[in-house]
Amino acid sequence: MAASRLVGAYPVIGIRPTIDGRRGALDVRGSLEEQTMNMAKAAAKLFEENLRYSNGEPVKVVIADTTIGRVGETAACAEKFRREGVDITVTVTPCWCYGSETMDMDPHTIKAVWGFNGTERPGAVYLASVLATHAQKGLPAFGIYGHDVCGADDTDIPADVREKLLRFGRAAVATASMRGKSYLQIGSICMGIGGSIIDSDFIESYLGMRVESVDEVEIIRRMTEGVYDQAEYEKALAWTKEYCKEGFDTNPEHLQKSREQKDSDWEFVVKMMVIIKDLMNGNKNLPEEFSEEAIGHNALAAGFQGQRQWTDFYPNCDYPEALLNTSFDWNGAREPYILATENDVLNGLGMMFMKLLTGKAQIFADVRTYWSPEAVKKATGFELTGLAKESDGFIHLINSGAACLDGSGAAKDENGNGVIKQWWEVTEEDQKAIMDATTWHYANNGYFRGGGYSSRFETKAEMPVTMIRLNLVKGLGPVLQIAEGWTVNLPEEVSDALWKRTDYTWPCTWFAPRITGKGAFRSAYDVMNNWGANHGAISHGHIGADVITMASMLRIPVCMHNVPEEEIFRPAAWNAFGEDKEGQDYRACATYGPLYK
Ligand SMILES: C[C@H](O)[C@@H](O)[C@@H](O)C(=O)CO
Ligand SMILES: [Mn+2]
Repeated sequence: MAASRLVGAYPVIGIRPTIDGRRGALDVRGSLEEQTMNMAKAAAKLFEENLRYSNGEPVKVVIADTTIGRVGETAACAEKFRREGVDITVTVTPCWCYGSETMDMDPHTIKAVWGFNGTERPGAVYLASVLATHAQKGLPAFGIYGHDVCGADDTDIPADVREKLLRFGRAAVATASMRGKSYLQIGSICMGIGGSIIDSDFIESYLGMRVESVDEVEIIRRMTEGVYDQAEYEKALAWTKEYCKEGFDTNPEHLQKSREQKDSDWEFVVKMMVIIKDLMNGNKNLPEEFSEEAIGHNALAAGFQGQRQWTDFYPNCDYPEALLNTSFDWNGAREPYILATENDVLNGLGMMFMKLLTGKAQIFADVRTYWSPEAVKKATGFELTGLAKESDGFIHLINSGAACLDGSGAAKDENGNGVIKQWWEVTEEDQKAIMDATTWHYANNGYFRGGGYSSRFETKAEMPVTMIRLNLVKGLGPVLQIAEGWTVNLPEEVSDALWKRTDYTWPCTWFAPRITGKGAFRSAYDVMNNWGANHGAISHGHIGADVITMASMLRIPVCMHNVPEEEIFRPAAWNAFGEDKEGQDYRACATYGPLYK
């Protein structure tokens, strides 16, 4: 697997097999040692086989050297976990244990407890007891209790327990992966977009990340002084000439650039991409004299200002944004970068959350236009059917640049369905199909006087997707919105007619949110009308429940979602804040506050 591009270890999961410490004639502990350690081994195997870091490597899991019956063993386990870089702990037990003596009291770990539902020994009673103690001590933990009683010798993990362990694991690894990494801002506030007004305190205290900032002149300096890997640049340019097919130029004839100027723009934007890569993650292949630049900014995500000043003068950043967000480039499949356009740091963070949860490339889009069935009929004569009809219309998602090319849905699963794959599953065939589904159009001179090339594709597959938005509200703090739904594959003539009414040379996705009939999900119109900003981050898959679990770990309340209530999994202490799932979330997040305050 690819090595990490970033400095800073990936989070390790520590399993804590916890046990009743009583010996004596009946040796309670002795009778439970094997079952307890087997639970730990089963949980470790589940994580190792199903969880991966964003770089594609299996998640590292360690188990305490012994079962944990008394506080001395608790301390020994904590010491081992400290040495191993454990950020996440899962305590497992089939029996009664002594909660405050055996619980994980490290204030910085993300915690879960699995109490085996077997009636021979009171594992569930310990679970309830230690979760109460976690709540009393302000160390909220996730509680996992299987629905059905299992036999004491059952070593299989029940399906509902498996689902919760994996949801917890994905969200905890995503949350802890951010610790110590950077968000790189290239340029500054973009066209007055609030999301591009970076809030370092939020990024530091909620995400545990650092903000790095670079003026865009650095890109020009590096181009001018040759601070880039010449061989890499030439390889990238050759690949680009072969696979990035130019499409129609919609600019008026008198504004269209010459072939020489267009070729010069290709060279410029390819150079921009290799330089932005280096800015984000460094590059040991840079010429010796550039040892400082070789270090990079250790950025897990970044944003580029683009509009306006840069794009009024230089070729735009659409090519670097599109390809860096994609699952591959001239070097083949590789971990997608997160590069937000318009320097919308809040949307970039949303993309980052979901890439860390899924290992998939992400789409950045304007939440541009709600199309009602009536408006579509009036504009095209077409009667909506299927998902678009069920959602009472659909939303046009379109923004130049930072939509991953995977968003066309040109990669196919084993059944021939269009998907966005985990990047390590993307084949050469997928890469070719995705590039064939994309054309590159000279930049709209109205918005991008400096030129450049915009990627263009239409999401032609009907795919499950999740759109989220991270918003900052003064006096409240961060909130998250989540809309699960599907991409809609409209008949070509219908899509064309609607697309032509706006930016016809940009990536285009038609989105039908799942409608619940309630609140902001009464119709697709209500989703748009309640959306908190101009942009959304879109991931393949219905991952809203994972986002909700991750948000609770980050202490970010969810203000809007259409995830079925039974899928909501948050720390057990949330139940103490009331029965209504939304209100308890707000109250709990306000009480616990940011992880790194
Ligand atoms: C029209 C502006 O130049 C575009 O940037 C606009 O479509 C946006 O994406 C604003 O978020
Ligand atoms: Mn936009």
